[in-house]
Amino acid sequence: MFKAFLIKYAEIGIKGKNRYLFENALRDQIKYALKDIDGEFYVSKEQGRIYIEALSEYDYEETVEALQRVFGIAAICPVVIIEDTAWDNLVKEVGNFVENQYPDRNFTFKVEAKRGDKQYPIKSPDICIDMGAALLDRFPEMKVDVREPKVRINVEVRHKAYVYSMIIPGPGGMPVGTNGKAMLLLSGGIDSPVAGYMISKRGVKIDAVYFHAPPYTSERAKQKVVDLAKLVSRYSGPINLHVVNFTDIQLYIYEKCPHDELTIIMRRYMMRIAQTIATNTNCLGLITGESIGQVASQTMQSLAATDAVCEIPVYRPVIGFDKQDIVDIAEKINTYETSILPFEDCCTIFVAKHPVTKPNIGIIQRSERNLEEKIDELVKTALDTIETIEVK
Ligand SMILES: Nc1ncnc2c1ncn2[C@@H]1O[C@H](COP(=O)(O)OP(=O)(O)OP(=O)(O)O)[C@@H](O)[C@H]1O
Repeated sequence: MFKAFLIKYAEIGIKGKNRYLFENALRDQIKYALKDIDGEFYVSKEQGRIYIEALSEYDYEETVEALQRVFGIAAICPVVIIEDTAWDNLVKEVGNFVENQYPDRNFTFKVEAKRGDKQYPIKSPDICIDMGAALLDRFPEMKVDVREPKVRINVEVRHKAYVYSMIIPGPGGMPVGTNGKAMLLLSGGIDSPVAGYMISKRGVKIDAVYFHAPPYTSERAKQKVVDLAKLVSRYSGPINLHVVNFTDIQLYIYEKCPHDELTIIMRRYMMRIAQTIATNTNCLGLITGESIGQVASQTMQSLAATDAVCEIPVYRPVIGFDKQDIVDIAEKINTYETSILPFEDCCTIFVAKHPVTKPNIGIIQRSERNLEEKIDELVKTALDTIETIEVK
């Protein structure tokens, strides 16, 4: 069993002077991803590489799976570390590596070497040639093919040597936390958890806000959203989930505004409240799971009407996706089964039979004037009574 992994990074290698920030964020995310694995690990960074060493017994499959959720990782290479890099020892240990990893050695191979330690007396091309020859001596059944080898034996010589031949793809993207923070409007549906996953893949840390309307929406509906946040946090890292009690605002809108405008006016208040929480918590934008034309409230006109109340950008990562594309990602990240649990959402409870699908902002603003008497106070109460849950 491998006692260590070499981690190759994706785009972050090219970030110039800020590179250390990216490497540190990646190292932190790796530590976070490994925290629930049974086993002890030491994560270090060195010369454009991150290494993970197992300090105890651990579950290999579970560890690789956890690492495959860390954005910024391009490849995970289970590696054997050789402390003594003296040539004879290196030859012996690389041979042992091949013997242990490949009981059947009827394959073509190539040695690929990298000399990170420029003091090492043998240059990279010579390591390739001499190591290849030594392996052929020890295992005559193997054959060299430098163009299309079946097995590439990578040897990196730094102050220790590292040998690996397996390259497991990582998720790509950028380490969470390297591109600011945004506030996800997280409902219990399929789309918003996917939107949160996608934006965090670009390095954005996320917090979330959920609007519930007790007693019209149940504790179980709220728990479903907490569960979804937990599933997303396996990729995004910890999420502060702000639960806003929206009941009185919804009832007031229901009382004072035309019912065919309920959805859009309610959405505009959700955005206003989410924006206030976002700016109070240093978030640089809002994220929703909207996709053009998916439902009546997601026409270009409706999206414009909700955007009109926002002073910070609204990001909609799934805007151009078909439902099936979103479902495919939801299945991949394991949120789908939870999202389809049939609990009520506050948006579906106070909904008109025939909602406006192409709202005119002027008309909507006029209707909102009916709310002037009490709405500020109700919004303030909603903000003052937020329950914040740290989901991780
Ligand atoms: N109760 C809620 N709390 C927080 N955000 C919400 C809530 N309801 C809707 N949203 C936000 O508004 C977006 C659009 O909601 P809507 O109900 O129209 O669409 P949806 O296609 O069902 O989305 P989802 O599948 O994410 O629920 C959601 O993706 C989400 O970002």
